[in-house]
Amino acid sequence: MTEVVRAQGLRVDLGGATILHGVELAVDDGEVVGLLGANGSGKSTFVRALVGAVPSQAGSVRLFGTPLGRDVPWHRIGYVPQRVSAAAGVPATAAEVVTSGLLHGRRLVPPRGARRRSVEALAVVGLADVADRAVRELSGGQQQRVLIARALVRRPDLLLLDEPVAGVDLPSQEAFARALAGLVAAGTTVVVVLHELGALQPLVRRCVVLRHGRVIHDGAPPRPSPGHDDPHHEHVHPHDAALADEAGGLVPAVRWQE
Ligand SMILES: Nc1ncnc2c1ncn2[C@@H]1O[C@H](COP(=O)(O)OP(=O)(O)OP(=O)(O)O)[C@@H](O)[C@H]1O
Repeated sequence: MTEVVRAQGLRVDLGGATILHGVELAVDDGEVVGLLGANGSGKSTFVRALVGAVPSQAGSVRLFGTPLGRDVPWHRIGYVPQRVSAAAGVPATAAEVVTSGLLHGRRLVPPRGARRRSVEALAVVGLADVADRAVRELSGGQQQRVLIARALVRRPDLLLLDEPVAGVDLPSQEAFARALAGLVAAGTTVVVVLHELGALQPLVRRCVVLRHGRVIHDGAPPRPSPGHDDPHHEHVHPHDAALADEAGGLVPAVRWQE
C-alpha cells in the first residue's frame, strides 16, 4: 500500500488560538475517508493545512510521500474548498472555470481537448447546459457544482473535498456520489469533510472524527440514527454546542458504533 496522505503531529494556530493539536492521519492509496466533527472542530482547517493553505506551527504533511511544497505533484490533486463563490468577480464562464482545473504550476496553457473535458465534467454535475453562462449568474449551489467539476476534470489521484455537497440539491448530490463512485472504482483516494454521510454513505468506509482540534475516532463510520439514511429525511439539526458535545463531538443525531 502506498501512503497518499500523511499528517504527523500537525499543530495549527490561528488568531492566537491553537486550532489543531497534533493531528495524525495516514491515508492509503484508494481509501475513502470521511472527516466528521461538530461545527468549529477544525475539519476545514485540517484540510486547508493538508494543501498548505494555512501554515502549521508543528508537525508535517506529506502528499504522495513528498513534504508539502513545490515538489508535491499538485496536478494529481483535486481540492474543493468549503462553499465559496466560484465567481469571485471574475467574468468567466462555467466552462472556463472548470478548464482552470487543468492548469497548474507547470502547465499554464490548457491541454488539447480541454473544452471537451470541461463540458464532460460539467455534465457529471448536471451543468452541461450552463457551460457558456457566466458563473456569477449561477446560483450558489450551481457555483459549488462548478468547483466540483473543476476538481474532477483533472481526473485526480487524490481528491480533498470540504463539504462538497453542502447546499446542493438531492439529485445533484446523488449525481456527485455516482461520479465519485466511478473515480473511487478507478482507484482515486478521497478525503472528504462531511456534515453527514448522506448520499456518500456507501462510499465512506472509514471516518475520522475531530473534536476541539483532536482526533477522537478513527475507524468505522458513525451509524446514522433511524430514518436518517432515508433520502427524503429532512436533515435539520440544532447546531447547539451542548448537544453536539453530547453526541460525542458529532453533529447531533449521528453517532458511531463503539
Ligand atoms: N483564519 C482564522 N483565524 C482565526 N480563527 C480561525 C480561522 N479560521 C478558523 N478559525 C477558527 O478555528 C476553529 C475551527 O474552524 P474550522 O472552520 O476548521 O472548523 P470546521 O470543523 O470546519 O467547522 P464547520 O463545520 O463549521 O465548517 C473555529 O473556532 C474557527 O473560528
